[in-house]
Amino acid sequence: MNENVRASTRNVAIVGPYLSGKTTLLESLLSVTGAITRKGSVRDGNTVGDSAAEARDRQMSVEVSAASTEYEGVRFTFVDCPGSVEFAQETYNALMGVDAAVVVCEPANDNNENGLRQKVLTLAPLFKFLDDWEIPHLVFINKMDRVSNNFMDMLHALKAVSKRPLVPHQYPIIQDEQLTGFIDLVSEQAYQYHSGAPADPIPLPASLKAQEQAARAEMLEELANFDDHLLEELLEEIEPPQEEILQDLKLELGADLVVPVFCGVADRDFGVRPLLEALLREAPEPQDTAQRRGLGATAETPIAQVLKTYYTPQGGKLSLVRVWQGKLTDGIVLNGTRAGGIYRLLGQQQTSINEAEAGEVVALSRLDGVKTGDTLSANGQVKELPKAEILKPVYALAIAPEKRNDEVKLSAALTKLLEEDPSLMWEQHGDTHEVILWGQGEIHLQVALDRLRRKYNLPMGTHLPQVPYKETIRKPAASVHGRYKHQSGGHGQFGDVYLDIKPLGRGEGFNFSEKIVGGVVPKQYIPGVEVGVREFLVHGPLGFPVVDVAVTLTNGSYHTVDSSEQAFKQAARLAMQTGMTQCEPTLLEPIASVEVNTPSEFTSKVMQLVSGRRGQILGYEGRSDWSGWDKLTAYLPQAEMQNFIVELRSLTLGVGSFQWQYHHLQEVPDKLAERVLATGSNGNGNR
Ligand SMILES: Nc1nc2c(ncn2[C@@H]2O[C@H](COP(=O)(O)OP(=O)(O)OP(=O)(O)O)[C@@H](O)[C@H]2O)c(=O)[nH]1
Repeated sequence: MNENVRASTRNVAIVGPYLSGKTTLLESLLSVTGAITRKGSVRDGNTVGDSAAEARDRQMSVEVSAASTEYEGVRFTFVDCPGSVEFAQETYNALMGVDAAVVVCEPANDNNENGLRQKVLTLAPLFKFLDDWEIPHLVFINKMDRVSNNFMDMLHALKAVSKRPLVPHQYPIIQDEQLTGFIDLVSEQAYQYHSGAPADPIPLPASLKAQEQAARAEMLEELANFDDHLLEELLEEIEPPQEEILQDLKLELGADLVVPVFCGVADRDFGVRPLLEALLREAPEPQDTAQRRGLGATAETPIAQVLKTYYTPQGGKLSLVRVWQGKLTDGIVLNGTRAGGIYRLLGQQQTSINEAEAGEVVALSRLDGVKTGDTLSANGQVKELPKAEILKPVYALAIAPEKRNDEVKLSAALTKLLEEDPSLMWEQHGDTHEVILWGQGEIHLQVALDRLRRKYNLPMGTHLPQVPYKETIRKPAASVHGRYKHQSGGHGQFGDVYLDIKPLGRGEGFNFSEKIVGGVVPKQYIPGVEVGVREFLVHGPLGFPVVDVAVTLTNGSYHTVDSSEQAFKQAARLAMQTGMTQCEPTLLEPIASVEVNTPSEFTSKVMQLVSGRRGQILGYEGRSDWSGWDKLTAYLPQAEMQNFIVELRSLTLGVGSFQWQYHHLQEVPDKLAERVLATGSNGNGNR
């Protein structure tokens, strides 16, 4: 029975670049399968896919949204993914749990080489992910109502960003610049579209015969590359039977060897049924996906993986999971936590069910402590399933609750936000004490801030984070004197020290030593001297933590009654105060080592961007694992990183990305240091 249930399920992610029509396609799929009776629109904010308030406000998807429906007795669970690069983590997490993905894209407006290239480049990172993880996928070229026929041009252009060959499955029929139907290249049957009704078979238009044959030949040749029998038939000019072509499409799509391409107009339901048919007949079944992942199709131990975590506006927690193996039953305990309930989703609508079979994508409630990406099992001891790499944060804002008493609530709310979205991060900076929220871009953080306000009643103020400058010294100072003498009735206070202060090499930190001879500073007071020095160095003469300095206690004196560790601490601070100003204090800034990934055609522009931001380019090379892409390495001052991702994306059609990590401290150039010290700003938006 298990087998049957699994075989009658398909889990399909709807992915693609920003605004290509994914949510609209989902709405259409749900409408033609009868899951919804009235189609919503993105503009009216009433779609199933964009039901979260944050998505409606922006008319864009900001998180994945799952919706189950039925078609021809098969349960389809579609996962509508956001297209914006800033929410790519959502898409990647969801893709780990589906059987196939539909890549929705638009044809190019300019049907010239440049226009096509630009259009397909926006798909490159997504295709790379699908190719790397071998996730079977098909392409739906949407918005075919907008431009005249460039279906095959678009398909050919897409080959530049796909490792797998693209195979036309349909050929569009365009009359008077309007898409009116399509030809199925397997059956060579033409169809005419009708709004709100299935397409009708029509005779194949004679004017399209030649193009149709060329497209069909292209499909067959690509399929034959993986099927010797078909190849022989083609060589011997034998017409292959339709069943054989369909069988090849199924096998080769299922093994992620080819990418079939469809077209349509999602907001008029054109091309949506043929797409569903293909998903029904050609997309891999859940047990095949499980087997390819090395999971037992018939094994009983329940194993599931969390694809997405939601905290609902009512405060409940829902974990969207893919059941890989076994059966989830009501009240099941997974990783030590009892699930509150099992639900099928239709956007924000939940339908309670008693159990979920292997192969299904369902939501579980109240799995406290469980995060997106986690592997769940009854004993909590199975091997972690592979999960999408967590994107490193590239954009930061300092945040503070508008109401002071909310500080305690904030960390609990941030923890929940991070459970929902692992590409967010937060920290309380050790030097600046600011709470920094890190993420993938401006909109990503704005959405997180909206959630804090809406769901957790935590309105937040934001500002650009301070650059964690430090300071050091350029020159030594010898025998700087500090004497602390205080008489206030009773016991006095007396400490007296001489210190040598010396600059250390970059990165050497702080060093304290002593060369006291003859007990002029008794042993028990020396720790007090070190504490005094350290405390002083927290705020150097320029106002920043001091690093790369060596201090040696060389001499001093004491008083048998009035001396104490405390007095020596004060004496050391006084000596440091006098001494450090003689040492030419100088400002240091953090430098990050960055690795930028960009399509090669933008590499020179990216180099200009990096140099224009005081970056030091270390080199660049073509990526061995990504044809047409370069990896550029550089050192970049952290003070210049605030909007770096924004500019990088605007130079690279949104696809350039970078990773960074702190690398070293470096002296701020004198002129800039003057500006930072005088105005608290480097003139680049950062403080
Ligand atoms: N002309 C035309 N417009 C369409 C079609 N499909 C969608 N749109 C419009 O394209 C815009 C974006 O549609 P969405 O469905 O929100 O796109 P999306 O890919 O889900 O967007 P994100 O998830 O935010 O990336 C909306 O204004 C839709 O009405 C289509 O087939 N033809």
